[in-house]
Amino acid sequence: MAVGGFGAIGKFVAKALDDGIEGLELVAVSAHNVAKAEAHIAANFSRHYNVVALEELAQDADVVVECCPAELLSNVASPALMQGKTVVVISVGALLSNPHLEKLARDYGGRILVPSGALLGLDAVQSVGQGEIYEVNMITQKPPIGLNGAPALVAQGFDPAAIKEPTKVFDGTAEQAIVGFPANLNVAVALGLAGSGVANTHLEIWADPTVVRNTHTITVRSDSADLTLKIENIPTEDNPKTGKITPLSVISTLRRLSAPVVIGA
Ligand SMILES: NC(=O)C1=CN([C@@H]2O[C@H](COP(=O)(O)OP(=O)(O)OC[C@H]3O[C@@H](n4cnc5c(N)ncnc54)[C@H](O)[C@@H]3O)[C@@H](O)[C@H]2O)C=CC1
Ligand SMILES: O=C([O-])CC(=O)C(=O)O
Repeated sequence: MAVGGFGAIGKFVAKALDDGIEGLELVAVSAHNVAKAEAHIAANFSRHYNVVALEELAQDADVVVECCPAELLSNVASPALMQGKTVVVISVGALLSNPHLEKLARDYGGRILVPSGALLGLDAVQSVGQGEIYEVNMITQKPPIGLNGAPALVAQGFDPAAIKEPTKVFDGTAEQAIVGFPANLNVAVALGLAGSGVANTHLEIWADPTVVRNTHTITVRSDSADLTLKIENIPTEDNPKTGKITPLSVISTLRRLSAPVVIGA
């Protein structure tokens, strides 16, 4: 196992592997600030792990977990897939701008696994997608600070402190949203890929000073079941954009790799 990116998600996942997950052994991590990561490992982990470049993670690992900024997805995933390895992708939004990764997985026998991340119900969405889905709608409410830095809002001079009442900042498809909100709406892309496609997944984003949690409310209408799904994510201390459930979802995916009984999906 190797973990690429040592931020809110990567540090948590690496520590869980260090603490012990049956059948899995951490061999390396990757971090932007190598000295800081080495100091963190020395102070908090049970033993030393090599801190290597993103491109080198797959060398000694069968499974590579990507937890880095979206624009670095291919740096982690391409070498791993070309060695026929499994990549757990958390920057799922970046799969849209990196279609070559699915081709690499096919050509070299690698696999791309996308955890549920900060979302819920992808199992049921995939199930109803085996029949006919009529409509998928998602409403995201985030504390304004959780949208800070989104390119679509930076372009409009967005100031989170100036938002005093719930304000709709986006209305469109998941496919359109990930361009302007690459670090905020992975969940919408995951929903689209699980269901009727990112171009057919309608999304509203609200900067909402009345919420303290990243809240996603989803409705799906289909020929087998109608779904109403809601999740209220407590942000991580390290990164207000990222819900605490996200690294837990990665750990759940990793446990399922070798579990004798797999529930759901
Ligand atoms: N699928 C989902 O539901 C969710 C996905 N995400 C996505 O997961 C990804 C990671 O999120 P966080 O851990 O919260 O971000 P973060 O910003 O806390 O961590 C990313 C880490 O990657 C490191 N990094 C930057 N350049 C690097 C390089 N060249 N080599 C190695 N490491 C490098 C950064 O220093 C940072 O520590 C983001 O793309 C985020 O948008 C976040 C939340 C939910
Ligand atoms: O944590 C959340 O609620 C969702 C999130 O950041 C993302 O989709 O990237």
